Formats: sequence, C-alpha cells, structure tokens
Amino acid sequence: MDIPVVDFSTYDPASAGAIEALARQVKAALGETGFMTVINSGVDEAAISGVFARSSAFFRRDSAFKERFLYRDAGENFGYQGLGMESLEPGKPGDLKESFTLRLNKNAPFADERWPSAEFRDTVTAFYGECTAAANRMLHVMASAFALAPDYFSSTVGGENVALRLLRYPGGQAVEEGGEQYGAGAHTDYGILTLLFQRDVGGLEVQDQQGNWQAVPCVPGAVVINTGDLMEHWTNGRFRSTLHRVRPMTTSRERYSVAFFVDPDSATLVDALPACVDAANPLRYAPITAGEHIRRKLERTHNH
Ligand SMILES: O=C(O)CCC(=O)C(=O)O
Ligand SMILES: [Fe+2]
Repeated sequence: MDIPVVDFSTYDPASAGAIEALARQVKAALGETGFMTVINSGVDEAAISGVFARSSAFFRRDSAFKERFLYRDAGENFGYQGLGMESLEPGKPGDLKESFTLRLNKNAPFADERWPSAEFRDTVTAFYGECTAAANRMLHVMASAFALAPDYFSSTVGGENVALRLLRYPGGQAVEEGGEQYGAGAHTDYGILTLLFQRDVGGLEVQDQQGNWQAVPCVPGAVVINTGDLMEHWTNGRFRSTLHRVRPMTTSRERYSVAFFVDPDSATLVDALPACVDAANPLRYAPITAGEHIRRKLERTHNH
C-alpha cells in the first residue's frame, strides 16, 4: 500500500478548478487508505522545527519536573503522560511513549502553572494556529469532495475538542519484535482529521485492506494526514478511519512526532451525509454526538 502524496501548493480558495483537482486526489487517498502525505501544506518549516526543539527540551527534563504537569483526566485532556500511562489499544500493555497533550480553550485557558514555561506555551500556541489554518484548507477540499459548502466541516470545529500532542518514543526498549507492547498500540483516531509531523525516525505503520501492516515513510517537510472515526461516520465509510500503530523503539534511536487532532465541538451531531447513502451504500452508522464519542475513546485508553 502506497500512501498517496498530495501537493497543496495549488490550493486557491478562489479557484473552483484548483479545489476540484485537489478534491479528486484527496477523495482517492482518504477513500483508499484513509491516509495521505501532504506536501506544501502551508505550515511554516521554521514553526515545525521550533515545536520539535521545544518538545525535545521538555522531554529531556527529569521525571520530577515533567510530573508537575501530569495529565488529570479525559475531560480536560491536558498535560504530561509518562511511559505506559496510555494504551491506545485498550487492554494491551501501556504504550512505550511519553506525551504532552494540550488544548487551548479560549474561554477557560489553563493556568500558568499547568504549562512547563511561558515560552513553551507561546511556541505551541503559535504552532496550533498554523495547524488550524492548514486543517481548514484541507477541510475545505474535503467538503468540496462531497459538493458541500467550504466551511461545512470546519464550522463544527470551534476548538473545544482540538488537541495538539507532542510525542516522544524513547529508544532502547527491551521488548520483542512482534510482541504485545508497541510505541503506540493499534488504534483509529477519534475525530475528523489528524495532522502528524515526524522527523527522520519512522515507526508509524498503517493497516491495509488485506490486514497487513505497512510502514509510513518519513517525507521531509511533509505532513501525514489521516481521517478519524467521526469522518468515517459522516461519509458513511467513504473516508476511512484506518488502524495504525507505532513500532516500539528497540534500537538506540528515539522517535519524536507531533500530532494535531481536529475534532468537532462536543454538541455536533454527526450523521451520514445524504450524498454518501444510496442503495449500493446503505447507511452503516447511527448518528452520534461528537463529544460522547471522543470522551468515551479517551477514557478507554487512559491507564489510571
Ligand atoms: O506518533 C505517531 O507517529 C502516531 C501517533 C498517533 O497515531 C496518535 O497519537 O494518535
Ligand atoms: Fe493515531
């Protein structure tokens, strides 16, 4: 399975032709694998490097420091989780990763003491803005793939359930290849769309339609995009929410990644688009409220 590469340099909201051409490529990619590699996403390379630098500076600190910012609960979805504190595949041993997850709720901002530093907060806030703008361009194209208004999906994303996550998969993990414990256990993402930034250490794998795991390559400067469960619901399965996982880092190399999860506001009722339901594609999913789905998945994966 090849992950299709889509070049967003031609994105022009004023050109119906440009949007249609992109929509055809996005529809093919998300319909086939649920994943695509986007080049020229518009996210500034200096901003990407800046957030990775901030991430490694934070994770290099000792546990006592990092644990001052511990994740509390799925409701707020904010803070530091150490090795093993999450199992993305519920019931499996904890993931061999550490993470800092953050939301930026404009109405109820997190207090200063919840942030490792003001500089950290400012860097991730700026990056969150870059990701939001890029996600909105992609959501525009995805909406046009179904002849919907440009803001059909983006208008449901006020930020309440959007999360940015810094991830580190430490090297030297003494686990067997093919064992039960992964860097990140097999899972599907919860919302509409995920933007994933990686550097030169890979490990992400996607399950193809035959059930085989395929490596996702690291393309310099590119963003890996995948659709989540709620998008699969919305499109009645046309856009797939594909299982993926991260291999355990058994050599001395460590993997860093940054994920931006674009999820609709809690009250959004996600119901299959009429254009995606017909005799050949009968309705597959009952309507679901976004908040309920996201919260249930977060709660199932958090190891207390
Ligand atoms: O770090 C990665 O490459 C993937 C992370 C991921 O799939 C997730 O956090 O949902
Ligand atoms: Fe994921």
